[in-house]
Amino acid sequence: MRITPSLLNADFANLAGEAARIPTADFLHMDVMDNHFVPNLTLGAPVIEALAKAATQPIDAHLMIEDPDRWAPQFVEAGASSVTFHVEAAKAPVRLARELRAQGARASMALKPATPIEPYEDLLPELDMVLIMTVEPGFGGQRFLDLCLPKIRRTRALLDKVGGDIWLQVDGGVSLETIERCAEAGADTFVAGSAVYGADDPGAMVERLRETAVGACH
Ligand SMILES: O=C(CO)[C@H](O)[C@H](O)COP(=O)(O)O
Ligand SMILES: [Fe+2]
Repeated sequence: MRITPSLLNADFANLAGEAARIPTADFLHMDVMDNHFVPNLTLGAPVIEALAKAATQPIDAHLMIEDPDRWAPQFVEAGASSVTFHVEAAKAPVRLARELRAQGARASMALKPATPIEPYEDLLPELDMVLIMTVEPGFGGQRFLDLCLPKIRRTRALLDKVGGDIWLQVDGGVSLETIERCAEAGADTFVAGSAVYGADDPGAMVERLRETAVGACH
């Protein structure tokens, strides 16, 4: 069970300090938005590069951008260990996943809530992680969409069929209240933004989320 907090609701003026508050986070989830793929604009490769140098945790870049085929490799060069592109935006997802892996990063594919997993079954062996969005991408602090749970289950079944060690990440509205449902459905990697940075002690919240997810699988 991996906890990969989103820094979307952290203090952008002090990202290194915010990362230091969650020392046991498995990755720092950085939400890159371009104001085209989603109606919001956040940060790009230079910010990832600065944080990668300043933080101890590896970086998980979630690219909510058009034309990831062109831009995603820059995020590996900037120091991201894992790069997630949206399949709705990618022109050649297999080629892109291979390029990211060839650069030495983990390659990951994200699906918006209304995008089914089944058409992409053949792509799964090319990936290190699948990200199922449990809110419409674009903003933190939204309500978890329970309607995504069956897709998490179906993705888990497909990943088990493919074998190997492909992680299944959920992102959007994940909290102490919703993480058990995600873990029971088969997720093993959890993004939480407002739940972590809205807590008095973000580091303790990371551990509580992890314990709750682990508890759901026993
Ligand atoms: O990708 C995202 C939004 O598009 C964020 O990672 C996500 O929303 C995290 O924030 P929260 O836990 O508050 O929902
Ligand atoms: Fe995200």
